[in-house]
Amino acid sequence: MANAFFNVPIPINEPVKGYAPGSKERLELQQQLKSLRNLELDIPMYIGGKEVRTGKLERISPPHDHQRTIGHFHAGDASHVTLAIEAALAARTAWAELPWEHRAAVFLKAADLLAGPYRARINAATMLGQSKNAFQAEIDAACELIDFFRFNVYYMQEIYKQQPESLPGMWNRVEHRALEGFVFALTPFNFTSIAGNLPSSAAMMGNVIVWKPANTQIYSAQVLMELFKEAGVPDGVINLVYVDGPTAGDVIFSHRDFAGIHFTGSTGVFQNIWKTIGQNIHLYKSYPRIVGETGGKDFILAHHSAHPKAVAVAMSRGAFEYQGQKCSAASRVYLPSNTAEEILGYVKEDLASFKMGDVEDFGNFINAVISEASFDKLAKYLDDAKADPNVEIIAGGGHDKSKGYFIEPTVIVAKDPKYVTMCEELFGPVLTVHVYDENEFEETLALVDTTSPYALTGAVFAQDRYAIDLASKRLMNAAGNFYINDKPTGAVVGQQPFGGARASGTNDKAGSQLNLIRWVSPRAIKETFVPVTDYRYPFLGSEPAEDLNRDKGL
Ligand SMILES: NC(=O)c1ccc[n+]([C@@H]2O[C@H](COP(=O)([O-])OP(=O)(O)OC[C@H]3O[C@@H](n4cnc5c(N)ncnc54)[C@H](O)[C@@H]3O)[C@@H](O)[C@H]2O)c1
Ligand SMILES: N[C@@H](CCC=O)C(=O)O
Repeated sequence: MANAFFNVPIPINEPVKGYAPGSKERLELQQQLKSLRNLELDIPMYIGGKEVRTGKLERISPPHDHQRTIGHFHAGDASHVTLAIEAALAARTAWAELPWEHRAAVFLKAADLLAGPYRARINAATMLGQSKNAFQAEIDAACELIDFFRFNVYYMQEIYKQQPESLPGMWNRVEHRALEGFVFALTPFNFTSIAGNLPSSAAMMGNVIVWKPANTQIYSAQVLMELFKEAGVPDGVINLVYVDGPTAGDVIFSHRDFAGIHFTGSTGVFQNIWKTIGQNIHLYKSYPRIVGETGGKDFILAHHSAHPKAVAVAMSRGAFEYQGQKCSAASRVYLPSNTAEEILGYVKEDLASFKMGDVEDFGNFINAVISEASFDKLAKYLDDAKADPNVEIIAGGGHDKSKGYFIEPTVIVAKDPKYVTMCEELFGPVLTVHVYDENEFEETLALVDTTSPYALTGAVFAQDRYAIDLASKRLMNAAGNFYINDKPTGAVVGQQPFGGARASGTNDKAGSQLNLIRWVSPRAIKETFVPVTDYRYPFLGSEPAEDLNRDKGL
């Protein structure tokens, strides 16, 4: 066997393709969409490398065309969760003991496959299954996930490199063990990249995984699973099951080998999971790692010195891209009285130009919201707002689920800064605006800070540097991702590590060293070359002083 210290390639963010009319990437993507058009995929679970079909079929349809069937998945039950845990534990030793450069190579290969032969496929699946337009699919399912793979491999190497000091006569080392058990990856519908990153980041560090995606993301999850297999993730290392959340939770959170959860989703679900883990803490072999990124009520605050057009564009893109279904989406805005009318005028012009409809028409900026449940919830907020004399809907407000789950991009102006849609996460294309007295910037900072329990993303717009400084200080804890003169969405791996605090999560920053460090259990090793042979201190007369230096810490 030959030995060497390896350096992984320096990661560079994957360039975003433009999908302009006539471009190669657009033709490839259209081809994929066309070839999927007449298919009804039969989607199995993947346990221990085997495809598992239960015959209990659940229909998958595009949110923008709910009468059309694009596939069925085989639903599992508690027994499949147990099988997935067993398969993961059986794969654990070989995977954890594989030299790290092989794990790195597997995920670097996954990145290259995704950047090449899988790109059109994952984008098409994300467009159809989750109703994303081509550009939104590209930045998520292709580019962000490629970046997660490549940057995480680099961060893994950086973690392994960090070593302690050694005094003469000894060699101190730290090695990073995989967690002793299995990790549960519980993933949301809205980002294919997050669905791919939560199992793969923990797996990269040597862990074995039981992965349960949201039902509404299974169509693209299957493509990810095929990608993992082709990249060389061994059987049993990542196991994909389709069961309802509480059923999975019952089995997983009472298992002795449960070693950690990597979660992204809503705050309520995460808080219940944390409670259950707390109640069961005596059952586990080790204290489980709990990592969860959850909801947000993300803000834009404009100062009276802000550039009106820049604020307006941040609102139009930050609130409505992917129908406002980004955890980072702007959903409450505070505008100063001097420029509010001008800003809202630009926003109304933007919204009037948005086209809404099927993802296969590349002219549509807006598509459908994810499900009927989400549609019904959003429609109720809009109908309540229409009936409320204290608020005004200045754009949108309509909804129609006859063909797809379409909610018009909507702007509500609320006099009361604590109006319900200023406070609660709606997760849809609804933006609420409060106009404040331009002379009350400081008071408004306090309002922004205290209106919601979340602290995920937020943006401040100002030309006045003192205002920027004041906002940065007063909103220190109001956002884990804080933007100055930019929209609060669109964090890029390696550039703006992503995650929020307060009710928005544990802020372990996906796509960073901070996150990967949660998936290892370090072992410190001290090796003494010539052990001391007498217990006595020097003042007792026999041990030479230099021997004791080695054991300064006793
Ligand atoms: N902070 C972030 O980085 C981030 C990123 C993306 C999404 N989100 C948040 O995710 C939410 C939207 O995603 P979603 O609708 O898929 O979230 P969700 O909480 O409904 O679902 C997330 C996952 O949990 C499962 N689940 C649901 N109920 C469960 C239960 N009772 N027990 C166990 N598992 C259960 C789901 O099936 C899914 O796999 C929003 O709140 C959004 O803000 C946060
Ligand atoms: N990281 C994404 C949001 C992920 C949550 O849905 C952004 O920064 O817009």
